[in-house]
Formats: sequence, structure tokens, C-alpha cells
Amino acid sequence: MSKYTTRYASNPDSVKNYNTQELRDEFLIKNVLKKDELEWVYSHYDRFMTAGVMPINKSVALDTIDPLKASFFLERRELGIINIGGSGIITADGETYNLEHKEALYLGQGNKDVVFASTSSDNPAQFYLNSTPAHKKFPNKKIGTNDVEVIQLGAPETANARTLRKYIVNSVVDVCQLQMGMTTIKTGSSWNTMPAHVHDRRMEVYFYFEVPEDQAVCHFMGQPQETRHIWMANGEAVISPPWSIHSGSGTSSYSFIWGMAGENLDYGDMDVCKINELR
Ligand SMILES: O=C(O)C(=O)C[C@H](O)C(=O)CO
Ligand SMILES: [Zn+2]
Repeated sequence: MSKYTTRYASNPDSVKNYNTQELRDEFLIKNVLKKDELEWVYSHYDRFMTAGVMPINKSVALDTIDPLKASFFLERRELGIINIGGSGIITADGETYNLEHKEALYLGQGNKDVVFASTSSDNPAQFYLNSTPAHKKFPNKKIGTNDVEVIQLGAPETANARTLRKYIVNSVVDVCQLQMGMTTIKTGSSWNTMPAHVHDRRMEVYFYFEVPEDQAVCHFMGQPQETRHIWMANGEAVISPPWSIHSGSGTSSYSFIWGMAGENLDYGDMDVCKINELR
């Protein structure tokens, strides 16, 4: 049986009074990638679910969990998977998908038997998973590195030069509400998502990886005039409520996977904050 914990939605006025530990308990997801098991974080922001699995000694099945009250996990949900490890194999109702490093898979509503495996336990796959409620069945689709939409953002002068890769967006794959992609900060830059933005229409989760040992990312959250920070280590994720900015500055370069869900599928629907008006 897969494990899970629940995170309820919080009011921004209450969050203003949170101390460091309370902020971390509410929004930080530690140690996302679990060996040989799935452990979900079920957020009540848009009922967005986050997990990560490294199959090493055995393959791992996508079991349903009690809060879904569903006979199988994808009965009323869709799932996005990005592999940040070695070669992996995902089977979904008899179809096999081979996912190499930094390839992705979208699984639509209705897939009953889903199993995650690694090609080699010496270099296991590391599957990062986001799932959202779905109202319609769309076909499964593998997103290889050539299918991804790539954009360059920022500049070295403003310490925010980065490459953004859109994997699961509606110009690449048909989805109900899930969007996922990956951003890599270029060497010498530190900032992601600066200028920062909010999108009250959607919540978002950032999963930081490729953070070198002994380095960290300082993630900024909160309403634009009430920001707070959470220090993040490699392999940790953070929940961003719809009312919150989500931006980070690392002590080195790093990558992160962003996943979001909510009212619309318009990636560009963001309310950008003026840098010198942030507080
Ligand atoms: O570096 C960036 O900018 C991002 O990666 C932004 C995220 O994609 C995002 O927050 C989308 O709403
Ligand atoms: Zn965003």
C-alpha cells in the first residue's frame, strides 16, 4: 500500500504569522524520492498530488490511496511523470514506455494497472510524479527530449539566465489541468522565476534537484508584499499556494521541476511582480 500525508490549504493572513518551522511543516516536502515505495503528499490546493519513486530492488505499483475513495489511482485523475535518473520502464495496462533520463510520460484518466521499474538497479530510474483530478480521458503520451518546448530566459547580468523546458503543456499533449516542465539555471546565475509572479488561477509545486552537495536554494514564497523564505536542499519540493510568489536563488546553479494545476491551461497567465515592489 502506498503511504500518504495530507496538507490543507492555508489563508495568507495566517501564514504571515508562521515561524520558520511552521512554514516548513506546511509547505516543504522533504525527501521526495523514496526507494521502492510511493509516498504521496496530497495538497488541498487543487487536490494536487506529489511523489517520487526510485525502484531499486523491485518494481513499484501505482496503488490507490484511501483519500481518493477510488478503486484505482487514475479512476478520476491524470498523472505526469518525469524521469531524472537512469533508464526506466513504466507499464500502463499492458503498454510499455521506456523513459530515459529527462524524458516524461503523461498517463490519462482510466489507466488501471501502472507499474514503475528501473532498467538497472545500479543506476535506478528516479520518477518524479504529479497528479491532478481529471474529468476526461486523454491518450497516454511519452514526451521525449525532442518533443519538449525549450525557451531561454533571463541574462547573466541579472543572475537569472536559465533554460525552461515545457514537457506537459497543452501545446505538447492533451491534458485536463496538469502542467509540468523543468528549468535549469545556467552556471553563474542563481535566480529562478525572477521577476517573480503569482497566478491566483493556479497553484504550483517546485521540486529542486541537481543542487550540488553542501549547496542550497533559498525559495521565496508569500504574497508579493509579504514574502518569506524556505531554505531547500537537493531533492526537496515546496507547495506554492495560488496567492504566493514562487522564486528561488541558489548558492550555485541547479534545476527544478515545476508542476501546476487549476483554472486554466494557459502557461503564460501570470501576474508579474515588479522587482523593486517586492517586500
Ligand atoms: O524559471 C522560471 O521562470 C520558471 O520556471 C517559472 C515556472 O515555470 C512557473 O512558475 C510557471 O508558472
Ligand atoms: Zn508560476
